[in-house]
Amino acid sequence: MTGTDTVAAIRAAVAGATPDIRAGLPGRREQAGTENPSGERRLAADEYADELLAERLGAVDGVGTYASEEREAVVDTGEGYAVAVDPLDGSSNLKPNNVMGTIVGVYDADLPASGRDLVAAGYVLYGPITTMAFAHEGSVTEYLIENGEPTVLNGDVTLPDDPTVYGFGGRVPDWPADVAAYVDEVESALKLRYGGAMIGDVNQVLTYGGVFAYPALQSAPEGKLRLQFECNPVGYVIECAGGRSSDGSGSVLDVDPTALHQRTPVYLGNEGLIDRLEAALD
Ligand SMILES: O=P(O)(O)OC[C@H]1O[C@](O)(COP(=O)(O)O)[C@@H](O)[C@@H]1O
Ligand SMILES: [Mg+2]
Ligand SMILES: [Mg+2]
Repeated sequence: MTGTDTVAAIRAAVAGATPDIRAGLPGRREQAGTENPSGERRLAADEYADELLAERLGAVDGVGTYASEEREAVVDTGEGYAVAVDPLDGSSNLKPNNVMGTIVGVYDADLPASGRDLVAAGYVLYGPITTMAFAHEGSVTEYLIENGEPTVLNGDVTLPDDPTVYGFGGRVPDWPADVAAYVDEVESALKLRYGGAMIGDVNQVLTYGGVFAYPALQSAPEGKLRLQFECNPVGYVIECAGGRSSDGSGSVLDVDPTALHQRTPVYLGNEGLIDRLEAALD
């Protein structure tokens, strides 16, 4: 099996798991009574999606490691790529029935790995319909998923040149002054769109152009989102779609990997908006 075949099998396994993930949600909206390695309370749905993806992705030929935001340590599944997953992104949106996602990064290196070791990455968006954006070999394809089967909606997704939306996480009074000043500046041209699931908010940026951030906070200088499971894979998708990712000073893909569950501030979007952001944070 070539690397490209393995990537295709991973993409198919994630798409194939989506009907089961969706079907498992209604009965799993309650707290699991446990915390993930980042110290956040899990829902039963977080545990369910993690178990399901561990089983499906661990069975793919050419996947050697499964890692997830919901597990302390990596799981050895054989020889091959390391797959890092956020099984349910934005699971606090389950209670109010808002959008959520699943994120997958495919690294050709032991974890924790650099974003430069990604060979592919993608995410599923559980909205009114189920879609997937998947980046491989420098381009991004958007799929519609029905009954676990992906069909291509757009074979070459790129960020529109004329951006219109922005969404920043964290409490506004907790933003550092330079982040707040940047938002003041861009909000004269952009509309606020913030739904509380990274994938929902990033997919609006991919669709309409703009900027998404979960910034450094005064109370949490590393922000909230995790490098291996969230920032690297989604940064890779945005970069392959012609946009930029940043941790505030350079591409998120260049952040030094030091721990499996490390966090980093993340800024994603159109090149011009991320250039201005980095200048504002200097
Ligand atoms: O509620 P906040 O602080 O705005 O945080 C929202 C952020 O947290 C997350 O929900 C974290 O992801 P998980 O749900 O996978 O832990 C992101 O999807 C989202 O961008
Ligand atoms: Mg997440
Ligand atoms: Mg999650």
